[in-house]
Amino acid sequence: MISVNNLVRSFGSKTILNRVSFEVPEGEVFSLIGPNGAGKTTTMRCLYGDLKPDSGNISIFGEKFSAKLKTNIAVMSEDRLTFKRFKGEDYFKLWKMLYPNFDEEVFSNFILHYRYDLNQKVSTMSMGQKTLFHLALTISSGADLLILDEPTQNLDPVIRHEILDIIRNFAIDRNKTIIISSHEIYELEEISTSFAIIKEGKVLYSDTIDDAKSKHRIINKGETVPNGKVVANINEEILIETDEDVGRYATFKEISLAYLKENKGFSPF
Ligand SMILES: Nc1ncnc2c1ncn2[C@@H]1O[C@H](COP(=O)(O)OP(=O)(O)OP(=O)(O)O)[C@@H](O)[C@H]1O
Repeated sequence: MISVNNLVRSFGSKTILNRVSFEVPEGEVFSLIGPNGAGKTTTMRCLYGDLKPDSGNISIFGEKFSAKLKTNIAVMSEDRLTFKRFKGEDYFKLWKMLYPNFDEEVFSNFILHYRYDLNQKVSTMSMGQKTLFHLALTISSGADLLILDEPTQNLDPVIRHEILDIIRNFAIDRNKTIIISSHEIYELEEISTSFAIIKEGKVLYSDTIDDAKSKHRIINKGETVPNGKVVANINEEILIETDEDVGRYATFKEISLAYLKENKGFSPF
């Protein structure tokens, strides 16, 4: 179980994480959803020890973060692989050294399937190739917790589809815990079991996808509003968190967008 409790982190006078809390049971694929600048990457950096929170607690598989845990956490960071002169081969050797359970067979399957040349400098790969190469390292690492910051960004639709299948099956078959940040709400519904919606450094809602769907209904404007919480108006409809049997069930996309929605519109003209 990964447990995050009341995480607070500021940069200068700006509070970026304002008491962020959520829990991720082992073997779950958990998504952090939120607008640009919401605090997703900052939360992830606190999780893998890259940033120290000002206050709050993080427990990973029942332990506080320590150097010892690092070999059990594999990270695909937003800035991808950054050593300019490193070839694919160099990253492979480095990850094999860092992760005692690195699965060479899985890694070479990736290399063969996607026709990578390990002699190529990773900095010269296209953005999509770099993303995929980083994913191959992360999935091969043998770590029990994978933290993936926008893992399908820059991938073409076919590879994206393959990768989503791989991530989902990987979590199920090998009981891995995966935390993903992404803006791709359709994709997240395909692979995640649970999620948190984060905005301006606060978790607005966190649940399993199935429970969230069963708790939210859409009614038309003008209909009697049931007991519960009105989340947002969506055009001519209203999304409500309620246990009453009214209107229709909301989709995951409608739920996510309603929590994220700003009530005012924007036009640059
Ligand atoms: N080192 C830093 N110094 C100052 N401000 C920072 C720093 N790192 C992040 N921030 C600020 O923290 C806020 C949250 O950033 P973060 O990268 O966590 O957002 P995010 O939810 O991942 O956004 P996106 O979806 O755009 O990647 C932003 O306003 C960002 O400018």
